[in-house]
Amino acid sequence: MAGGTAVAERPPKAASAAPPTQEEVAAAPADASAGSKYLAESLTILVIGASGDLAKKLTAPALYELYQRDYLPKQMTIVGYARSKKTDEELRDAWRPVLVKKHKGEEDRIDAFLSTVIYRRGQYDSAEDVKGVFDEMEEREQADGQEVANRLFYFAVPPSVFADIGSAIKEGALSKTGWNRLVVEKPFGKDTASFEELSKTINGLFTPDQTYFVDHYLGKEMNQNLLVLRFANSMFEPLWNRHYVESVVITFKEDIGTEGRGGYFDSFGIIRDVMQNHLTQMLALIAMDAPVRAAGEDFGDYVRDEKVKVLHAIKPITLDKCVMGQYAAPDDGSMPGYTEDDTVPDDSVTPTYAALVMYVDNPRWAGVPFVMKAGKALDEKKVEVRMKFHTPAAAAAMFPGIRVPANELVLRVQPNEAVYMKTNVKTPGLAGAPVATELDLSYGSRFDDKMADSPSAYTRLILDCLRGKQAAFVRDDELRAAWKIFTPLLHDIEAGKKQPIKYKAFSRGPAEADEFVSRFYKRDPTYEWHPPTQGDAKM
Ligand SMILES: NC(=O)C1=CN([C@@H]2O[C@H](COP(=O)(O)OP(=O)(O)OC[C@H]3O[C@@H](n4cnc5c(N)ncnc54)[C@H](OP(=O)(O)O)[C@@H]3O)[C@@H](O)[C@H]2O)C=CC1
Ligand SMILES: O=C1O[C@H](COP(=O)(O)O)[C@@H](O)[C@H](O)[C@H]1O
Repeated sequence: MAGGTAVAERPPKAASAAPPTQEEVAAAPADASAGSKYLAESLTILVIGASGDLAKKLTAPALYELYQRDYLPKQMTIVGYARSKKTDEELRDAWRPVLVKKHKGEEDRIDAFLSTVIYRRGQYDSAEDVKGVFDEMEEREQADGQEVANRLFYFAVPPSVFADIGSAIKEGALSKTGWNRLVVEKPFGKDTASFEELSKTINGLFTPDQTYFVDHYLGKEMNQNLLVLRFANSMFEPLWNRHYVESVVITFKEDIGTEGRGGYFDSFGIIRDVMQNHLTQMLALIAMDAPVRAAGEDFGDYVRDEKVKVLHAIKPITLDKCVMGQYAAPDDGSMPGYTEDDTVPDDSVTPTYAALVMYVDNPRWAGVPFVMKAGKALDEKKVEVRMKFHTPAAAAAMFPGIRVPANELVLRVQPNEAVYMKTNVKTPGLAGAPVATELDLSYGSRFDDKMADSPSAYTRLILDCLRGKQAAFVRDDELRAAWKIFTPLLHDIEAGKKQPIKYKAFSRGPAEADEFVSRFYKRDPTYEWHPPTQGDAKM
């Protein structure tokens, strides 16, 4: 997966932090430039749905970050495509502020990037419109004198138009001299049946090696780090199983509500929005066995083969393994409750919070609860994985009458990426009791130079797509297996068999959820984190 990419594929950093120039990459021997051949070829990127929010807020910034780092070929055109009437300049004006806000002081470079962007209007179901754009692109490509023209089609549109635009592309836009790749955004269906329909449509038009299903959580630094952490260290893997691990908790917390997306969110709910996809992908990376290879040309399928085995080992979640919540306005009235949003029906029972537990029934994990918690409008913004270890068998005999805290390995995905291991040491001084402290790797302080300008998840993923690396994209069979786990639960919820419990916005969520989680994971109430200070360093 792309974690492997970071190790094996990124340009060497020894002499300078800058990536090689396009000329250097093109001139490098074939093995050194593996995956970067596209830099010496011509590229057209068609952003379908260019007038929308996703294109503006996520796709355009990611493309800019690739441009800024010299990861896009010189002979390149980005074509924004949508139904609305717009000039090239109007699209550039719509995209510019987002780029300028994030990259202050780079106005000239942003303008140079935007000069590669044009806008073409067309219908999504019109092969003729799409062909018109690519006739024009072909002329550009030929004028460039390039023999190989690659094409990336970025679907920043709702799935209802995938079939139309997919057929139109197939009929009128495919390159005959280079590769054609499709980046497809979620939602990938709403349950098993609707996913099968989508899958049939896409597979009927494009081959699996042309299709890149994005789950942007797979592009996040800490998730990409998971394979390296697990398999490039000798100390974790022997402990990574039911004999040492008591529970795993995967937490997603947002401190904002649905913020104008109530219409979309209400027909999905938190389980579909983040659990069935982002958190399940994280679970698969945590629970999977070692892939045959985690870097190199063909590692993508080895990683995905292992992930899908984990998903197949999880039984569908039942209602009794789940607590749901829906946020109400906070006491200070600083935001409306979920159902007070104009775009949400007053009687909506869509969950904005859920806590659930599942088990991976295989020899490595049998009996270990994997808890997922996710919610909007909670007390903080945080995504983390917490692996709690069993208390050592000898602790009770060796430290009679003294509570020995359990070890925990925490991977904080965001904000402020960190990996820390709660570890017991003797209380310094004359006392002897074990005290929980942490072996702490905070990315912000250890990698300050790299983290300050860290590329977005989308930037990493689009680069993988350009390089033909699919490991950090979700495969069809993974999506199918993930839907199998969640579909019965979602259908039961929709049939009204369980209702969400109201919780106050900016709280921890329903108290019942904490009670439910505490059956599988008990936190250490005595642990206190002391951020490192000068004084600590002197001790
Ligand atoms: N490198 C770094 O930056 C480090 C930072 N720290 C910080 O120290 C603090 C404590 O760390 P840590 O012990 O790992 O995490 P917490 O004590 O915050 O959380 C431990 C677990 O207990 C749950 N929990 C927290 N409060 C309650 C509650 N009132 N009732 C029930 N469950 C609760 C949490 O769930 P939930 O997430 O839902 O609240 C989480 O699963 C955190 O803020 C952490 O970020 C610690 C070590 C290193
Ligand atoms: O896919 C989604 O993810 C975002 C959270 O992404 P992040 O990168 O900001 O952590 C979530 O807010 C949104 O509801 C969901 O659709």
